[in-house]
Amino acid sequence: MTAPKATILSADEIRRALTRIAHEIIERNKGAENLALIGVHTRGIPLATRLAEKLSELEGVDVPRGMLDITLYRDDLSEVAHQPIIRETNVPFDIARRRVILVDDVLYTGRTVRSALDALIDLGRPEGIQLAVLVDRGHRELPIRADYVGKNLPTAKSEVVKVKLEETDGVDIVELWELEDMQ
Ligand SMILES: O=P(O)(O)OC[C@H]1O[C@H](OP(=O)(O)OP(=O)(O)O)[C@H](O)[C@@H]1O
Ligand SMILES: O=c1cc[nH]c(=O)[nH]1
Repeated sequence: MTAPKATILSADEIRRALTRIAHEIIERNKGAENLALIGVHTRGIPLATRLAEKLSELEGVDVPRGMLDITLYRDDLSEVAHQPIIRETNVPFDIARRRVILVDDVLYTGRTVRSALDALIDLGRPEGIQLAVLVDRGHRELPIRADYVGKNLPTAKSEVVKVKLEETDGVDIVELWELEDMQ
């Protein structure tokens, strides 16, 4: 494995991007009441936790959090592993009548988000669903867009955006890699 081509976000820039997103969430929803944050495995979960902490600091509201594994909802499930690894889905509150903010690290083709929407709607009928991502790298294959974006990053398909977070990787950084350099 060689080195990344570029650092896209430093730890400070990740922190500032999440602070800005928290302000945008409050502005758009006129506060943080009645919201829920649901992180998509893997790194959407710590990002949802960090946003919940910021909303609590800013608004004094405890926003409920959940986690979603979308594996069984993938549109290519039959082509992935023979026995796919299913991770935990845990949404310990009723999503009905809440505005759910789905949180993920990278938005690319949009297929993960499409699966997440299916998974969420199986849990109930939220008042609305919004999407927050740390990086939108383009190349959508479905009509999906994010409501809150930390960084819009035009990329080539031969590149990979690698988000690393303290909670999962021991460090906060977003890097741009050439796919062939990662193999
Ligand atoms: O818009 P898409 O084309 O669906 O790509 C985005 C998804 O890809 C990555 O997840 P990955 O499947 O690598 O799983 P991981 O987060 O558990 O590593 C990323 O975390 C997003 O969830
Ligand atoms: O570049 C990409 C594409 C999908 N998911 C990622 O985490 N990075």
